[in-house]
Amino acid sequence: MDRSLGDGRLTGDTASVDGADDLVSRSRELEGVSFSAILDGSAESRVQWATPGGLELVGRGVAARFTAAGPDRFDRVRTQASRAFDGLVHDGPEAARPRAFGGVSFHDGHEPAPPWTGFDAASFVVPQVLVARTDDGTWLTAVGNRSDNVDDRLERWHERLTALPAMRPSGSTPGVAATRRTTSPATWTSQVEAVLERIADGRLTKAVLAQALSVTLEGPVDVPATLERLRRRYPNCYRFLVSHDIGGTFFGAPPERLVSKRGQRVETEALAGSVPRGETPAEDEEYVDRMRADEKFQHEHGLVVDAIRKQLAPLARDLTVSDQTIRRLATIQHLQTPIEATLSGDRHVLEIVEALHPTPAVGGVPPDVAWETIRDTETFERGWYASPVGWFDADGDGEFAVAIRSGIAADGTVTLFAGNGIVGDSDPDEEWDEVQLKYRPILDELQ
Ligand SMILES: C=C(O[C@@H]1C=C(C(=O)O)C=C[C@H]1O)C(=O)O
Repeated sequence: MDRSLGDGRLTGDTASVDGADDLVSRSRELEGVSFSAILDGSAESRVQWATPGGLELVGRGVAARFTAAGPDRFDRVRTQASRAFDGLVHDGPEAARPRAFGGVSFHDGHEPAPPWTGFDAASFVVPQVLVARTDDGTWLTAVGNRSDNVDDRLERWHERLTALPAMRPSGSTPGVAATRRTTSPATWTSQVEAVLERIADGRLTKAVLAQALSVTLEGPVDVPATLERLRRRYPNCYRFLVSHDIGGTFFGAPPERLVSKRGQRVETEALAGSVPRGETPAEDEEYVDRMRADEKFQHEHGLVVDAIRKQLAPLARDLTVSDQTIRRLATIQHLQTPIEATLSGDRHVLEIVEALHPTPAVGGVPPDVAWETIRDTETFERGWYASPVGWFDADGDGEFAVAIRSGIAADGTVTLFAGNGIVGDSDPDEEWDEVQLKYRPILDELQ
């Protein structure tokens, strides 16, 4: 048995799970309990995932872990996962089944360094304890190896959770002592101009440039409570939290779905083009009308639709691009185009994630020149910002968001990230203003 560490860590590519080590899981129903006990305290691995549709999952501990780096990171995670999930026996409803939660870094060459300590180029965990709030009720699931006492774990956590009050307090904000930008307005202007030069040369069509804002807090930040407040203000966004046993807590409220896959059905979207909210409904509409009629916005958005179509087509039997709509959030409005496909065969959601990431909503066109431009221009490490974050299950189904409107909390600081698409006729000042809007969801909740 070369499955080594007591915490369920699989030993890289040599991992194997023999009969005695197959994963088992058991569920039991819970009456409305607070998620907080699962997420509070300790240095254990913790995850949270919530969709605009109402599915909420929180987990802690590590029943299995899959990590990889380099260009074949998706394949390697898939291989490790299929070994671990192969013999899985789940005693409980489908809604409460074990899942692997995690994500990948923006680029496969990523090396974890502060603030990204603990965040590998690809890293997923199957939590030992999972609470799922679904249309079919709220379920507690305990997961472990056959040699673990999963029943015992289930009963312990059931007692612990049912003894607590049902409501999670949304808490007070930590307060902001100071902020520091990675990119001054003057630097931003020259960065955008450098991108525009490459576009004028004909080497590049679009690149998404981003910046970071390091926020020093006055007090400790309660990330789950911050996400709870974000739920109220941004009910139609995803919410996620990923925290490993070392390093910080990566979290966010992204509006953008990278992919959801169930069987052969896949849903994704193009989300690109941003304007502010107005003071009144009429002003909201004015912004939207301007964005809809504007060639620059349509070009920028169209590039994302075309790229997704092109990236998905080889995997799909049919593909439907719906009409363009508006995604209206509390502080910003985007152009959105829903895209659906039926896959041509059995595929793992990670294959779709790999095919799509990065879309030109966060990368650019052509992708390799865009990445080279981003790397040459940006003055911070993207880490897991703008990357796929989500979950997959034993069948290879799952859902991933694009980790934007996100930040990483570590050592009394939250580092926030925000970017915007640059195309031929982009104006550095307008792009600056749009980027600042994208810090707001989390920044507002820290102040
Ligand atoms: C890159 C970000 O957002 C992306 C870029 C957008 C744009 O260029 O208009 C809009 C939505 C997102 O796809 C971000 O929020 O950091």
